[in-house]
Amino acid sequence: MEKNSKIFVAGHRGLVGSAILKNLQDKGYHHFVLRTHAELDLTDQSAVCRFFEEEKPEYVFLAAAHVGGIMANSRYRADFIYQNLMIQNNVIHASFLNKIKKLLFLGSTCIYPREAPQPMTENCLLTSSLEYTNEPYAIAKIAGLKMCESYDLQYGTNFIAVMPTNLYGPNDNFDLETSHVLPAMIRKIHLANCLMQADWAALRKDLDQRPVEGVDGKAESDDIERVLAKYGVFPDRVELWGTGRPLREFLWSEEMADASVYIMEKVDFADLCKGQGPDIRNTHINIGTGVEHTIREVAQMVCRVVGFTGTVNFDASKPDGTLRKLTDVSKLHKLGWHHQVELEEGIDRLYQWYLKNS
Ligand SMILES: NC(=O)C1=CN([C@@H]2O[C@H](COP(=O)(O)OP(=O)(O)OC[C@H]3O[C@@H](n4cnc5c(N)ncnc54)[C@H](OP(=O)(O)O)[C@@H]3O)[C@@H](O)[C@H]2O)C=CC1
Ligand SMILES: C[C@H]1O[C@H](OP(=O)(O)OP(=O)(O)OC[C@H]2O[C@@H](n3cnc4c(=O)[nH]c(N)nc43)[C@H](O)[C@@H]2O)[C@@H](O)[C@@H](O)C1=O
Repeated sequence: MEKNSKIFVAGHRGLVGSAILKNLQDKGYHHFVLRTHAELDLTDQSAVCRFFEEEKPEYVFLAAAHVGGIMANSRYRADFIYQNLMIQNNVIHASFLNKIKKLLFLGSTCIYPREAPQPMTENCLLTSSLEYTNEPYAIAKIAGLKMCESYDLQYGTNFIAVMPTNLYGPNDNFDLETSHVLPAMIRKIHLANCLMQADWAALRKDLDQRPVEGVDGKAESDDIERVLAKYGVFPDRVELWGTGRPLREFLWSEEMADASVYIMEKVDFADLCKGQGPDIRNTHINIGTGVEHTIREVAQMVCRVVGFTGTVNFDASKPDGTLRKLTDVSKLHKLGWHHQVELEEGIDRLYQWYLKNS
C-alpha cells in the first residue's frame, strides 16, 4: 500500500474498523473512502456494485459484519448467517470485479470445531462439528475465508483472511444482552459498584448514554434497581452467565488493527501458499495472543480494575459456549507480528475509555 492509496474501510465506526482507520491515519495513510451503514447497506448487492464502480478503491479492509456475543448469536441465528453472507459475498465479489489490489477479510476463531485440539492451528478447520451457539455465524465466516482463498486460486486475486480471537476496546458494544463478555462485565460490575455506593448521579449518566429497556437517565431509583436486577446487577453482587469455567483469549482491538495493517503491508497470498502441495488450503491467519484465562478470572480482574468489593456469582442456566478456544499464533509470529497489551492492562484502558464515554 502507498500512503496515498485509496482505501475502503468497511465498518469504520465499529470496534475494529474504527481502530483500523486510526492505525492507518497514524501511519500516514490519508486517502479513504468511508460509508456508514445508513449511507451504504452492504447487504444490498446493486448498491455495493455501484459504490465500487464509482469509487474504485484500491485496497479494502472488510471489518463490517453483523456481530454480537453469545446470546445474540444463539438467538438471532438467521440474521447472523444471512447478513454476514450477504455483506461478504457482495464486497468480495465487487472487489474481484473492480480489480482491487488487496483485500483483508475478518473472520473469527469460532470457525474451528468445538472439540478442536488446543491450541487451534489454521489446519484444524473443518475437521469436526462446530459450537452450536454460534454455528450460523461461524458457517458464514468459513464461507468468507473460502471465498477469498478460492478467488485467489482461480483468479489470482490477493484476498487475505484473518481469524481474530475475542476482541475488546474503544467503541465496543456495551449492551447488557447482545454484547461480548468483556464490555458486558465492565458495565455490569461498574453499575453494581454505583448501586453499592448509591451513586445515583453516575447511574443516571450511564443510562442516559446507553439506555436499557425500561429505564433511562430520568428514572426513579427504585425503577433503576428493579430493571438492573433483571440483568443480574445488584447493590451487593453481580450474576454473570454460565459456569465461569470456559477459557477465553482476548486481544486489544487497537492491536488487532495493527496486525491487520501489518498483514496488508507485508503479506501476499503467495506467501501463504509456500510449502503447500497442489491442494492449497487453510491459507488464513489466526490473530491472537496465545494466552487464555477462565471467565471467572477475567471477572476478578474487572472487579479489581473497577474497585468493586461485592461478590460475583455465575448463573449456570445461561450458556457457556465453547469451553476452550485458544489460538495457535505460530503462523502470525513467523510473519513477524506479536501482541503487547496484556489483559489486565487492556481492561484498565477500556474501563477508563468507558468512564470518559458514559
Ligand atoms: N468483536 C469481537 O470480539 C470479534 C470480532 N470479529 C470480527 O471483526 C469484524 C469487526 O467486528 P466489530 O468491530 O467487533 O463489530 P462492530 O459491531 O463493532 O462493527 C461492525 C461494523 O459493521 C457495520 N455494518 C454492519 N452491518 C452493515 C451493513 N449491512 N452495511 C454496512 N455496514 C454494516 C456497522 O456499521 P454502523 O456502525 O454504521 O452501524 C459497524 O461499523 C467482524 O468481521 C467480526 O466478525 C472477530 C472476532 C472477534
Ligand atoms: C468473539 C466470539 O464471541 C462469541 O462467542 P463467545 O466467546 O462465547 O462470546 P461472549 O463474549 O459473549 O462470551 C464468552 C463467555 O463469557 C460468558 N459470560 C459470562 N457473563 C457474560 C455476560 O454478561 N455477557 C456475555 N456476553 N458473556 C458472558 C459466556 O457465557 C461465555 O462463556 C461468538 O458468538 C462469536 O461472536 C465470536 O466469534
